[in-house]
Amino acid sequence: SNDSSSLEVDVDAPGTIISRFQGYLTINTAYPNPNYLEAANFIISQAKSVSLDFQTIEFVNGKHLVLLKWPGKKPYLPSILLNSHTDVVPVEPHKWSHPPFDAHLDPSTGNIYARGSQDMKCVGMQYLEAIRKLKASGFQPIRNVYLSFVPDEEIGGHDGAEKFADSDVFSKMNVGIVLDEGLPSPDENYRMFYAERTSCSLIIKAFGAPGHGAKLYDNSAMENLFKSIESIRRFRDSQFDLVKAGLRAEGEVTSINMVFLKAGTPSPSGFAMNLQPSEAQAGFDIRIPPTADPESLERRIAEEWAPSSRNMTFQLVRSKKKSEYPNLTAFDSSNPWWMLLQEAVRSENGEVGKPEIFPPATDARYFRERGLPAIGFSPMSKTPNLLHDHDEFLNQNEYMKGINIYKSIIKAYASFDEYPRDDVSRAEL
Ligand SMILES: CSCC[C@H](NC=O)C(=O)O
Ligand SMILES: [Zn+2]
Ligand SMILES: [Zn+2]
Repeated sequence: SNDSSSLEVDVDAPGTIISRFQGYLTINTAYPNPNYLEAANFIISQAKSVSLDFQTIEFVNGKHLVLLKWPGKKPYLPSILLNSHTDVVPVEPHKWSHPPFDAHLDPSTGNIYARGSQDMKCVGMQYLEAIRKLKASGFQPIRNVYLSFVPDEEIGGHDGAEKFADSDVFSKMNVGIVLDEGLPSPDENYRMFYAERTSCSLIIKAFGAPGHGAKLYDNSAMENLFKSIESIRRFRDSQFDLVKAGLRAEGEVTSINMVFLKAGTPSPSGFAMNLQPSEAQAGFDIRIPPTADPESLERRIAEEWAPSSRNMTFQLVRSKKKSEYPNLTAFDSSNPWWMLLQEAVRSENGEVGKPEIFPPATDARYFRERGLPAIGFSPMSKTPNLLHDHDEFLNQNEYMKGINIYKSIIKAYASFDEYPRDDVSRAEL
């Protein structure tokens, strides 16, 4: 090849597509100091190369939200919002096989190792790559297609998607359907989520008489706390057993996991070893399915897990519902978006799993709270779930397949020329 052609980069070559994904993955957007500015600049450079309109919004200083737009031919129709978060959870780099922000591609397997490779920089880039391909094919959307790259999801989304969903910018977008993140599946299926569990945090504290480390006595803080922990573990087992027996899906049971334990009397060498402390506490992450009754959990805590009769107190923090809209998105023929997504996956020879409740939380709840349908979907089949784990990876072939799936989804959504019933009933409310 001559000099001029060797200088040109083929933007559509698979290697180039993977390099762009790696480019996004190498930006360290982990807490405590996510580099949002660099992420925003990267996304804007992508938007420019795909010729999408772009704007950056800082609802909170330093927390950049990038909004892209692909204008449709009938802009009065409700728009499509493709959401993804740019932040990722922290890493323990020395416990990874490859540095978590190097986006190392293992040549023998095709796996790309990076924090965010599954959660969820893959999705953000796949939306863009799908649009790049659709544009190259000459496709023009009927509806406006928006892409939001939001900060803050991993710490609750209050300074990201929550403020965005409450903003005038958002109202003016007239969004009709939101796509947000899902989970990988180790088997052939692609998973689709119509709701998510409510998250709570629980701290229980136990008090009791202090005493000599050598003395056996009842009602110490440690003993009081351990009775609770045993009871909590029995409940945890009962829920987990339902999942293990295949009677319930992951998102259909209440999960409770201990996340910290705190007690002991400090001494110069660590902790005083011959002293039973007068206070002990434990913290738990709790997730409740949308169908469960939160009041009954609260009663259980007051009666069994932190009874005042055992000298215990508790603090339960649960986010309040902000509206009367159901936090469930319809997953039958009443929701054309669900059907279209399913068909699009199948048209790419993908198998679709049962509709599911997302076990953790996502930004989708802020959109559902506004009465909008939101579907959780990340196109990853034959992939172990490594969200928030060491050695998070995505296979390059799976990534490329996901781009084609989004190409089908976006094409179907952006060609859908009806005013779905959902939109009409919302307009009447
Ligand atoms: C409940 S706000 C925190 C959101 C977080 N989302 C992803 O992991 C989660 O813990 O589920
Ligand atoms: Zn996520
Ligand atoms: Zn996450």
